[in-house]
Amino acid sequence: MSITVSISHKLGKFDLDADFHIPDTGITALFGPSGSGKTSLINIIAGLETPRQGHIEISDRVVFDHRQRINLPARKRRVGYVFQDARLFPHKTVSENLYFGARRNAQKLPREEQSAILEMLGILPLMGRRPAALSGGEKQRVSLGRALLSNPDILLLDEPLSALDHARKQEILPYFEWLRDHRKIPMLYVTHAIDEVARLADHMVVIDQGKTLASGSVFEMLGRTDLPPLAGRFDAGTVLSARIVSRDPKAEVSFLDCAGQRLVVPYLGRPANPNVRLHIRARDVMIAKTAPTGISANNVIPVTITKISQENRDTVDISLRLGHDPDGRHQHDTANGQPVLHARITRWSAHRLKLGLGQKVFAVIKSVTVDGQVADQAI
Ligand SMILES: Nc1ncnc2c1ncn2[C@@H]1O[C@H](COP(=O)(O)OP(=O)(O)OP(=O)(O)O)[C@@H](O)[C@H]1O
Repeated sequence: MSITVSISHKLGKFDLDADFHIPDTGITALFGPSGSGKTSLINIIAGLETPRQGHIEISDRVVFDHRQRINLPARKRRVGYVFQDARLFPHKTVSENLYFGARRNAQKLPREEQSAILEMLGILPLMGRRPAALSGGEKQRVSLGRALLSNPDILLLDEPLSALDHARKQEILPYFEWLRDHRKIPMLYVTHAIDEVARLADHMVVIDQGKTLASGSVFEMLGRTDLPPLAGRFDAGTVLSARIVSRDPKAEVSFLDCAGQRLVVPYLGRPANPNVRLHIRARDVMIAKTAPTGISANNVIPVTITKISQENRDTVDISLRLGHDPDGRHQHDTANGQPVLHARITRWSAHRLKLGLGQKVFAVIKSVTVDGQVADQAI
């Protein structure tokens, strides 16, 4: 069960050519700048728009193939769609909105699963209200509930948080995390917000000017500052998995383990899940040839340089594998599955420090975002 998309289409003067494959679980971010073709692409997957040619498979079912003249209508594709604006029927109650799609669906979700979803989304107290009496965040929760109750094979989410303010976004994000971690449904999540990608996504498809440029794990893709939509972005960098190992409430810090390296971040309380995600922006990583002392940054990590690439005239991107290679050998960026940190420094600094492949240096991390909370080093 997975999703394969290989299509080409023309919208006025805009050419769309997409070719990618997404796994059957977890969240795949469809990431690209405004006007790159993200909405058109998910409309095509949903069956709301017909491409000129190509092939689309959802969970091993061919839903579109121009050669075989297959083009299933939207209602038969088993796709749940959450739009930027919730698009609820204004004259229907929350309950009627929720069951509108579910009622028509032959493959109904078992009743206990329906209840679990409504409970998880906190919708039960809202059932009798009409959309006009809901907040933006509540509307999006109902929209998400409606999509899930239709028992889809895939959930398509078109910038579901873009119409919400920061507080409402924080209210909704945990629901997506719950879906990602507890329900085995693949999600294609359209966004141009790197922080949402870093927090939620397992995989990433990068699109620019109507072309899908690359796809892969979010850990690998966010480090690809060579891809135009990510290049030059100050927030491009690294996503790492870490585990909270201890906390010191008096000093108001938490200690994390990341691939054997210890990281210190501001106090994280006692989350239900000790596994967290870190997003470290390339611009927030400095490089030192010897371990610096007497500095405010708490996180100084031994790393080995695995790649140096010129980003533009003034800056270079440096890939750093966590830890010092015992034998000093330099390996390439894939780093045998070992986490890689990315630093963006000036070309002058790289030249001055005489940085080279395989060198053992120290990464000084100025700021870490832990699952959406900025854990600045100024603590
Ligand atoms: N029906 C149409 N006719 C002609 N051009 C279209 C049509 N629909 C979309 N386009 C063009 O296709 C391009 C891609 O639009 P699309 O809405 O898919 O981009 P997007 O990545 O979702 O953008 P945003 O992030 O701003 O929502 C744009 O240049 C848009 O103007």
